[in-house]
Amino acid sequence: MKTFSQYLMVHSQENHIPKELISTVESIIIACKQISRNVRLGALSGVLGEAGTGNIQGEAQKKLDVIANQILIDTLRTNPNVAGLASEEEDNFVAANEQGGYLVLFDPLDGSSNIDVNISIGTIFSVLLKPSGSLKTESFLQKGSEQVAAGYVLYGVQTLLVLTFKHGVHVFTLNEQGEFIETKSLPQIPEQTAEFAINASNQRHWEQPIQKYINELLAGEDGVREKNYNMRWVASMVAEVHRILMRGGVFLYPKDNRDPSKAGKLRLMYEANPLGLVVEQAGGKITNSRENMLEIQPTGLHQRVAVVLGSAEEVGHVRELHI
Ligand SMILES: O=P(O)(O)OC[C@H]1O[C@](O)(COP(=O)(O)O)[C@@H](O)[C@@H]1O
Ligand SMILES: [Mg+2]
Ligand SMILES: [Mg+2]
Repeated sequence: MKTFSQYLMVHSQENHIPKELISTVESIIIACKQISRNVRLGALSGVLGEAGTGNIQGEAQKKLDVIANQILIDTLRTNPNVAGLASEEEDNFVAANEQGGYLVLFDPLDGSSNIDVNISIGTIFSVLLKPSGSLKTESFLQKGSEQVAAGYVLYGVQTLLVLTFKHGVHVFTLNEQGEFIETKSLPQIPEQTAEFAINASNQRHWEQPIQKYINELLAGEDGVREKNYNMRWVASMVAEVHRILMRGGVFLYPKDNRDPSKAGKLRLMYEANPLGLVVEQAGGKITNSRENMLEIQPTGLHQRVAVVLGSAEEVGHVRELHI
């Protein structure tokens, strides 16, 4: 089994990955290990509970949202390869080093509602090349297909790192010495599945195609799909994506009519694009119900989107229902 450093050495040589990009990803992982130490200790490190502040998305921040965000910013700003950062928890982008060639975008803590109840949470990250010229918001507004690396660290029963440099996906487990060890390479999401994930409490707000789709699944063997489906809902997207990466499934957070001004709940730049790249690199699909997620031209740092991802057959079927 390869250590993370051994993997980086071999993978970067085989796939001609620039050392500046490797160094950028290494800094993200250093920060995530520090977040992991805080997560593990929970109440003992005083990180549980509300921060008493709100973010630009209008959401109440947990202490750990704020702590994880600060750890990532402080760590990444010291890396000369990082030109700028964008975070779910920051109003605007954060400038780092003028000479840097990379931009890092992150959801420092995904699954905030699960922090205080000891259910899996994670950090999601995305790396883009910095376009030439001075750094501005538009520098970050690149399609998901432009990402040069993406992944997540899942603080779950085990702490896992899942990473792609667009040459497949690699999975690492944090050992007792605090080192990530490669435990799975090139996982493939099965094309077919009988497991779905959706927050059904929003059912009355969904649009008609999603109502139809979920009704089909719930009808099981007696309906048009002619098979029984099982359901899961963790309420941490990062954990749902990991389950799907390991055994298939479909995850939906569709647009709903609670607030017609919002295209969805989840964020394109910090959640949908990075997790979408992982899913696509493992043979799955991701859409906003109508378009390929990774081909959407972003219009804002905090843009929200509808998300349907996972096993190709189900994602394809949801798209067809929207035509
Ligand atoms: O509480 P709900 O509506 O089920 O929403 C759960 C979703 O919200 C999220 O927690 C949003 O992420 P944050 O915790 O980063 O705000 C997703 O991870 C998850 O899929
Ligand atoms: Mg999130
Ligand atoms: Mg978050």
